[in-house]
Amino acid sequence: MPPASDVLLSVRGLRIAFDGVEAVRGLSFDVRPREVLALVGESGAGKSLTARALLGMLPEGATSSGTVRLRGDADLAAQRGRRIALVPQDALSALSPVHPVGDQLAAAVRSVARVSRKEARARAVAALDRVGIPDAVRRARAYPHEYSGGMRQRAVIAMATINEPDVVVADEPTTALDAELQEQVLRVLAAQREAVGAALVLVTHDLGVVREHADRVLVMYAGRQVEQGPAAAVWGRPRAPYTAGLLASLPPDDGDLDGHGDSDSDSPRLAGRRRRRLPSIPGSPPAPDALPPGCAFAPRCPLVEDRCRHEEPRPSTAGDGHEVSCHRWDEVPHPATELFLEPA
Ligand SMILES: Nc1ncnc2c1ncn2[C@@H]1O[C@H](COP(=O)(O)OP(=O)(O)OP(=O)(O)O)[C@@H](O)[C@H]1O
Repeated sequence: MPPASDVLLSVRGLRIAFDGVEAVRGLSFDVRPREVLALVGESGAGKSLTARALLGMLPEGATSSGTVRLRGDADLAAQRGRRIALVPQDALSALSPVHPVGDQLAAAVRSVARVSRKEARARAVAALDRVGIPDAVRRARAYPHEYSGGMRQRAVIAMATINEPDVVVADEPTTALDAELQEQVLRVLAAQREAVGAALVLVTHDLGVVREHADRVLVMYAGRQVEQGPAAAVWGRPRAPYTAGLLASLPPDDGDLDGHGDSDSDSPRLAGRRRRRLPSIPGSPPAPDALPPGCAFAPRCPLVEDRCRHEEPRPSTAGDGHEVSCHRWDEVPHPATELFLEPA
């Protein structure tokens, strides 16, 4: 673990349950100043719940235990919008339909700073301008429904960053947009984060996005950490079969992450790989109320052995800041994606 002074956000033993059924099962991680941490994993892994727990915004009916502290302070709700802010999947849910966008940004400014209405309004227009909204003065007077999807998401990024928080949490911030807009909006998010010096916790199932934007990666499966570490280490030499499976389902160019840094398309290794069908991981993740005993990934794992079916793996250290929860992590081949590729 890093020295406490280097940690901005600290999560320890986080558990989240509905009606006694745990969807997040003991998660611990840190976020350091200015770093981008990606939470990845298939649908249902518990990524969104974890993201919401960081903001003290769990859904109704959820019970939680463990600790989440921002600069040592556990009162997350009091820090929301000020030191930690959310960019949600669906921009409409973050914006009120009955107020002009500029007014909403100005209200966000005035909720934390004692400034005049005029000054707050000027900051709102400047924030809209910074995220690339054309004719920001006029657009500030428009309502969310008068914005396109991409513009709304930019406005939400402006809203999340306007008070220069320490941490921005973005939960699949571009899934509602088409591919070209996704790229643009991610660039805006990255630039704004950089500009205000915030750390970013990015929930995504898009591993291409992770490669482009993340410093560290936390891979989740069935509410648990499978692997966590510097992005270059986790992608360059994944130690958990599940991480390898996620990487194996990327298109070949992206899939080269788990190789030897060789992007030469004439290399026999890549040429061979292109001839093979790119698989996804067979089967699907278990529901929280139907977890198998032992390692939750065991029923889908190509390296499964008897012990995996009855004993949950504990985290092991695979390198500097690189943790993996797998009984057989030191037997995972390199490149690990071979575990999931069909023979040529
Ligand atoms: N409001 C809720 N009520 C009951 N169960 C819930 C609720 N929200 C989440 N869950 C349970 O928690 C699990 C994890 O949900 P979560 O939204 O965190 O997954 P995720 O990894 O973000 O997946 P996705 O990529 O589909 O959003 C769900 O599969 C579901 O079983």
